[in-house]
Amino acid sequence: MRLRAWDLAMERGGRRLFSRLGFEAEAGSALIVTGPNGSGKSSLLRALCGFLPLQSGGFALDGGDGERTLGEQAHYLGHADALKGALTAGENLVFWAGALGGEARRDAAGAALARVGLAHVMDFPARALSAGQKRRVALARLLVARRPLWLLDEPTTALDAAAQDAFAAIMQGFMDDGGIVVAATHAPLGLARARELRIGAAGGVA
Ligand SMILES: Nc1ncnc2c1ncn2[C@@H]1O[C@H](COP(=O)(O)OP(=O)(O)OP(=O)(O)O)[C@@H](O)[C@H]1O
Repeated sequence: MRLRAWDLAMERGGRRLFSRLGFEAEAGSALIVTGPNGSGKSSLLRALCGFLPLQSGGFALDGGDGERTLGEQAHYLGHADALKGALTAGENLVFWAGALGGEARRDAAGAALARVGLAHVMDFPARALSAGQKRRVALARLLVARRPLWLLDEPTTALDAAAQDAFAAIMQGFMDDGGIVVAATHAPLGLARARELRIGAAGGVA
């Protein structure tokens, strides 16, 4: 499987963010999108999901499911944790598993929480969690349904050093399994087989 994008151009608010941007990411690899504030990293991820339009160019997941859009084959994790505060951490994950095509079961939610080191908050209301715990529950969403592409916007925000290391291991395991990670970040993610795509600078990688 391979993610391929060509000749991408994007505008927001009447301003050109980037043009003639191209890249490829093979199964088992990561593409780290870097660039200054406002350069269009989040916009690029949202365009890949189909949430925002491109002015030109296109993208494809070669070897993916031809019946589904790229957004339907990807997990998108934005800046917001997307948790319902009145539901428990476990209930949030059961909800997301159902919405994302995974198994909407309490034991699967518990297993995902355990992988982010939060088995003990299963029955806590999400609103009672700390910022870093909320982020880790949001990251556990990646684990409740299998999708071959992870589009991650600043995934390690609010994580302490140990949680960053644990999440790096989760991403590496996903890549070892053939997954593709595209992550916008200002912080190093500690991944092997990662290439950088810098925007706000000339060109792209291919
Ligand atoms: N809803 C919107 N309407 C118009 N312009 C927008 C909108 N949202 C974002 N922008 C603009 O698009 C540009 C790119 O924003 P984007 O969030 O993609 O940048 P970024 O590289 O992810 O930045 P950061 O590193 O600060 O997260 C910015 O100039 C921003 O002001």
